[in-house]
Amino acid sequence: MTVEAQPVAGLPDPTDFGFSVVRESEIPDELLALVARVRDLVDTVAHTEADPAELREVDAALAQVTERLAGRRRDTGALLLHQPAGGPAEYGTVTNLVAGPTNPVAPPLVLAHADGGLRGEVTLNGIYQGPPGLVHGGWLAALLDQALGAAASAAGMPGLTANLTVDYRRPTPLNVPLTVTSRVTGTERRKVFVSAEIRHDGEVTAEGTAVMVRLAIPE
Ligand SMILES: CCCCCCCC/C=C\CCCCCCCC(=O)SCCNC(=O)CCNC(=O)[C@H](O)C(C)(C)COP(=O)(O)OP(=O)(O)OC[C@H]1O[C@@H](n2cnc3c(N)ncnc32)[C@H](O)[C@@H]1OP(=O)(O)O
Repeated sequence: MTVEAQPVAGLPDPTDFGFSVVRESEIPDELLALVARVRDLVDTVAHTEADPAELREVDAALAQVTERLAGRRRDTGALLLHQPAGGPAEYGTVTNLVAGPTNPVAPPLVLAHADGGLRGEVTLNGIYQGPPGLVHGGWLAALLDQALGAAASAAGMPGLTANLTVDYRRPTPLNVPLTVTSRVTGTERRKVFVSAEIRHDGEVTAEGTAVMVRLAIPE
């Protein structure tokens, strides 16, 4: 592979392109607490064996809560701005399925700069199940895709996944801490080559590589 070093140019201001931008610090603690509560709720509902009468009552109570919150709704495409000290601005979406802080379905995967790439820990409960007791392979691909895209983004080269290859090396258990790592391995014109791993107890359970194609930013 030819590796052409790409100068890390600053990104333009996304608000100039019509995106709304939310700084991480602008998300109220109360919303983060509610999101954590709903995560518990999703797991509880997925596994409940409560009686039908009780289920009807809970369903009615939740319908009221949903209606109460529905009045003020954030833009689905709102961007989340993370500004690491001394590094380029990093953008994701506020409701990103894997990492979005306001998305109760997101585990969420939180990645930080480490060893020339990114690293994070995540525990997946029963709602991410595929085979009994094991994480769904599609979710492992989603975790890897996110870590791969974030590695390119953290290096100042955000883009879209053009190609993703996943190898499942060992079954990945639910309800245990998993370590996710990723890094940029090369660049060629707009292509950014990235690799990532998921580990349990130090052993790789799944790994992936991707070609991310950098956003074509108008001059
Ligand atoms: C104003 C600032 C705003 C900042 C906003 C930041 C946003 C946040 C970003 C990042 C957060 C990190 C978290 C994200 C993580 C999740 C990522 C996802 O889930 S992405 C969703 C799934 N992926 C798609 O939906 C793509 C669909 N595909 C496309 O849109 C196009 O095919 C695209 C953009 C990938 C390429 O299209 P073309 O027209 O722009 O470019 P062409 O000329 O076709 O390709 C450019 C180069 O890439 C190669 N290429 C294209 N497709 C390839 C493929 N499948 N495999 C290998 N190479 C490929 C080509 O051969 C070419 O290479 P040669 O320079 O000629 O050598």
